[in-house]
Amino acid sequence: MATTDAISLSPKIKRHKQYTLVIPLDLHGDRVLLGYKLRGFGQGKYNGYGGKVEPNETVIAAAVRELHEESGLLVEEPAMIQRGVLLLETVADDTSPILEIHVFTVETWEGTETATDEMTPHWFSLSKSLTAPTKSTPVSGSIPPSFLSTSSAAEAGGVEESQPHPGGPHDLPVIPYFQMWEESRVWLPHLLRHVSSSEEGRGGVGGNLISPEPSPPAATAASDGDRNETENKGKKYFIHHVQFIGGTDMDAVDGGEYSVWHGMGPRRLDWVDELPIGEWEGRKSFKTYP
Ligand SMILES: Nc1nc2c([nH]c(=O)n2[C@H]2C[C@H](O)[C@@H](COP(=O)(O)OP(=O)(O)OP(=O)(O)O)O2)c(=O)[nH]1
Repeated sequence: MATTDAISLSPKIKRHKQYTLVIPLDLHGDRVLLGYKLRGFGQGKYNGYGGKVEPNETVIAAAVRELHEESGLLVEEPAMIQRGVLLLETVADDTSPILEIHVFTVETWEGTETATDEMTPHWFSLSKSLTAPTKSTPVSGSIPPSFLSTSSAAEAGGVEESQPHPGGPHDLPVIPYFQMWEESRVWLPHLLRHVSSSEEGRGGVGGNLISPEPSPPAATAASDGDRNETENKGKKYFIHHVQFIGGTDMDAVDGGEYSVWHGMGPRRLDWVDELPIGEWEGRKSFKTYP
């Protein structure tokens, strides 16, 4: 259920440009893998793994391909767990397409996360990253080299055998939300809470490593489009529609200052049973799964 109504869809038909974004989760180890982008668009930010969907490629095939190219992790298509869609729109520019970014998690894979010339892999604590960051949230300005995950995790067959951080998963840092794309601070904590609470119900997630679902601070909850989380229990997918009013301020990322929110305008986060088809503007919407 959406609770932010400030957003209204543009009456114009806009093209959608499709991307994928995959977040590997080691639930038993209470860990989330993100890549630090070394070059190109998004350089200097942490993000999941993904890229453009090529012509004549399905979204899931693209997700599998990009994850492998950028992280070395290999998954079969059925292991991709579809979680939701980001719709990122630059309202000031009628000609630029809406970015339609399909978000997946994976929980099993083959291979070991490796650094590529595009991304370096970093593990973060899942249970410590469930709360939306606020001004007072400590910022991980730089990630200590000890958290650089260059080897160690899974040899073919899984992550259980890995011992990448001798002090255990609780030594891992909080996700550095202020070094990510700004809208990630809204949807990613929601997604992690969603995964954690559903896994907890099944007795999973690191053998009770996940603490009870935290309430986001009031100021954040009131503005992130999803105040009423209990009403969304059981819904499978999220849709996060964001209208950027000034473009992304790439220069504001460093230091985690609040000014990094600059550019993000009205936004709305819905949890839904099914991803709708044709409800959003654009010719291609959500329907390129096999
Ligand atoms: N969370 C979030 N993710 C974004 C935003 N913009 C954006 O491109 N991404 C994601 C989508 C993709 O996963 C990734 C960008 O992919 P990319 O430009 O590297 O695509 P690619 O690998 O096909 O590109 P290339 O190497 O061929 O140049 O970043 C954003 O504003 N927020």
